[in-house]
Amino acid sequence: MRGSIWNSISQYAAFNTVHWNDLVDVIILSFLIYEIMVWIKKTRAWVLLKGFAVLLGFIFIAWAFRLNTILWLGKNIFSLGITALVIVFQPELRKALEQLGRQNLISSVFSFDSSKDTEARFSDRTVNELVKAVFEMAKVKTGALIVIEKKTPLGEYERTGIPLDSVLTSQLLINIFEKNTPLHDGAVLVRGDRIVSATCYLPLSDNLLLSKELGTRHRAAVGISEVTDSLTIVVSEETGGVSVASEGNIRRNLTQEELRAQLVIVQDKTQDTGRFKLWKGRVKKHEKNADK
Ligand SMILES: Nc1ncnc2c1ncn2[C@@H]1O[C@H](COP(=O)(O)OP(=O)(O)OP(=O)(O)O)[C@@H](O)[C@H]1O
Repeated sequence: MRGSIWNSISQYAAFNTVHWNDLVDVIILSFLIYEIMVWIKKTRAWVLLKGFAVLLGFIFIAWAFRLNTILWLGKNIFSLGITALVIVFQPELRKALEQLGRQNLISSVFSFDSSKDTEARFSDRTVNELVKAVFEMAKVKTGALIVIEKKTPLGEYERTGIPLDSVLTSQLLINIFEKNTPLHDGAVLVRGDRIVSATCYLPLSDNLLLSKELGTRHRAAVGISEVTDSLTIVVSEETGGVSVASEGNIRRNLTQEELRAQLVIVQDKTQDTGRFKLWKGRVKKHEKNADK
């Protein structure tokens, strides 16, 4: 008897031994659940979750009072629920997957862009021109929306506008956003030292946590920063305030120095990674050999 109890205890203890991989499991799961909760809170999934809770409550009451027809209906709705969720949340799921794909780890491992690895993204001159134009527009409350491309290609948004492909100068930017001119509406896209297109249409953010004061220009800036790694500068037509959107967040009322500091980070003069320099170097060498 004593032996069998001891056996069951030791079996139970063996089953319950915590290994390091269990800890990793719990940490990863906690992180994922936290991220999903933040995601739910930020998107319209929050409203849906509340609706779902009401429906669950209703089904619980039906179960308690044995209301069989309602229970049968509830069971069938839930079996269709997963498919319905995927359809309803297709845009949010797409955004979430795109964000995952933009994580530094993945993009650095799968980066095939060997052309920009040792140069800054754009010149100091472009930084100066951008800061100058933005604050001149802010002074006279000219609304502006300028998206700066980083690693994620913005071709999809570029195509919604009018192609320019011009060297970026403060005069050109000020001219583009001048009210009542053909190019002033929408966003300007910047790649390197050039303005690639104007009047571009950007996706609007549906983040419920954004300030109600922010209109569509600011929502568009946050929207593009949710689906790409770009940095977007906004000049408010209403207040003349300068904001910067990146990674789904917006920083408002920046000073000239703060904007310059942000641009210098994007400029990334130190672009390069020791490990991939080697790998990319090999590709270049290979290309050279092929050219011979
Ligand atoms: N999806 C979009 N993509 C690109 N530009 C957009 C988009 N939506 C709005 N805009 C630009 O924003 C302008 C409207 O700005 P609106 O006044 O609604 O925004 P706001 O955030 O309140 O900015 P402001 O403080 O300048 O008034 C439009 O004329 C257009 O140029």
